[in-house]
Amino acid sequence: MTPLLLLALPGAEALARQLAGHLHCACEAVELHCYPDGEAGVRLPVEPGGRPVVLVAHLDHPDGKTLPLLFAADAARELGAAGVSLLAPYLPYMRQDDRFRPGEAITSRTFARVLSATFDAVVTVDPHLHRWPSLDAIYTTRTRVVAAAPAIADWLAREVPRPVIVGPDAESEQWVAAVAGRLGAPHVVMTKVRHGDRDVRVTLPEGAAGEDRTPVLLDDIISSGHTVATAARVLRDAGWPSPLCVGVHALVDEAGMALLKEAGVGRVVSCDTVPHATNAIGLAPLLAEAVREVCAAA
Ligand SMILES: O=P(O)(O)OC[C@H]1O[C@H](OP(=O)(O)OP(=O)(O)O)[C@H](O)[C@@H]1O
Repeated sequence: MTPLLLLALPGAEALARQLAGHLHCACEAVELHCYPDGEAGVRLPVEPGGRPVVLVAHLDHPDGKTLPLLFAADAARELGAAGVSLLAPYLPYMRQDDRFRPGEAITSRTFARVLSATFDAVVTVDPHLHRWPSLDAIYTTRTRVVAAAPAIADWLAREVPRPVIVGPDAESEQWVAAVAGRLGAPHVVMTKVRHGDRDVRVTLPEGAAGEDRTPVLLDDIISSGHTVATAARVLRDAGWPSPLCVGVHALVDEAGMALLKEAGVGRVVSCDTVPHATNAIGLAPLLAEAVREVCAAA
């Protein structure tokens, strides 16, 4: 089988190097230039020469990163790549999956159409699937979802004695149940109603018990921090111990982190799908396995 060529977009060099170590393949960094008029210039430092190419990108704050990614993908294809795939551990634009107010764009569908037209395969970690049953509902290219639950459960098994896994809303049950199941720990799922970008109400189910364990608040995305902070306050008001918070994708800024601290969250850890000070759970081995299976054949 022809070895892969990994091409890292700016910011994803460290992840690409780790993957290259697991996959025993070449890894290079895409060169990006910003012209005086604000347009992006993209250069591949090597020609693919018939190798399957995997572009590796951290797609938090995606608007400025997406056009360079598309340019790099086209360049790779034009320069002889035997297939062009994308590894984006965090898949953005999954939350606007409906027209919540009249006239709104359903951005997850448009983003999916653009990536599907560009890449032969897309590999990602726990995409935010709420109203879409799976990525295949909107992505027409081949997709592979890597579950972070095994890595999160392994980390918790090492670091947290007697946990109770707590999800802040109904959608979190998929991750919470998977992690709790692997640990043989109990889990609780709260109810959330969102009233605005930074306004959520969370309630604990009647009779939920966990006061004698270490609560682990687990969610897929921590963005403004309001979901987890509100859930932490609800636990505190119910007399639970200070929770640890685990996010798969940490998008949260310093103000959001301060919010979590004020709400009594003891420690915040995340998977390394987005570079962040809280990264503690590495997914490179799981990602390498998925890339090996999906992208080599793309
Ligand atoms: O840190 P925050 O700014 O609170 O954002 C993070 C929350 O947003 C997402 O759910 P969302 O409320 O969008 O729910 P839905 O898409 O499942 O309705 C995600 O699953 C988190 O719970």
